[in-house]
Amino acid sequence: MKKITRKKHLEMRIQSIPPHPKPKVELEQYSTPSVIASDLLWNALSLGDIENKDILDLGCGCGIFSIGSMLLGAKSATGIDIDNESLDLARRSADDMGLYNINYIEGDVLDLEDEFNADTIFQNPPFGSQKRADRGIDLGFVKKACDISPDVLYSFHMASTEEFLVNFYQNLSFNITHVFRYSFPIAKIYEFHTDESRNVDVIVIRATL
Ligand SMILES: C[S@@+](CC[C@H](N)C(=O)[O-])C[C@H]1O[C@@H](n2cnc3c(N)ncnc32)[C@H](O)[C@@H]1O
Repeated sequence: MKKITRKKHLEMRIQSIPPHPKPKVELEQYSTPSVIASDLLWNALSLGDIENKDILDLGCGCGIFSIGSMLLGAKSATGIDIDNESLDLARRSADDMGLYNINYIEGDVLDLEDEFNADTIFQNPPFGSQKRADRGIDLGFVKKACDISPDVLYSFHMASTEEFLVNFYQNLSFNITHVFRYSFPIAKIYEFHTDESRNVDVIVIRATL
């Protein structure tokens, strides 16, 4: 496979990954836009977190981070999602790109046993903003990532929670090295959305253990 040497090329490749056609509101199935995913992956590549690394994509959805990582020379990639339909879509996109060695597994990230090994974890978890009961589910993903003990974690969060998160990560012995900021467009995919699309300020924390 031809090596990708420019961020724009990566963006063009991962643009072809179709988002979930019928996103489920309770699972917050917002797909990361290719412009954001390619920027984050490119930063991760330049920090040495992808090439020849074992990647874990938690809440992988349609697979943008696992597929993008393999396109950039990861050694292996595993994607985990609770939604089988998303996993089928991810498998199809990976196959279409000739990436047959990504392992897509159905499972609840919060219930994962610690048998997974990873050098680098990417996760864009639900933020728990849809249901009161799910508030803080992103923190559950961070705790699980900590149990898996990767070298590096990239995790999406609402920018408004940054101050709280700094302490939360520190208490888990994570060392925050970078905070990437994005304006994340959320299209009108659910009945209760009144605008066609709105932008939400998100941060991606890069943390090492
Ligand atoms: C915001 S979407 C992100 C999808 C994809 N990673 C991306 O960035 O485009 C959150 C994903 O987490 C999945 N998810 C929600 N709760 C989960 C859980 N408890 N365990 C595993 N996956 C979960 C959803 O099905 C959805 O695919």
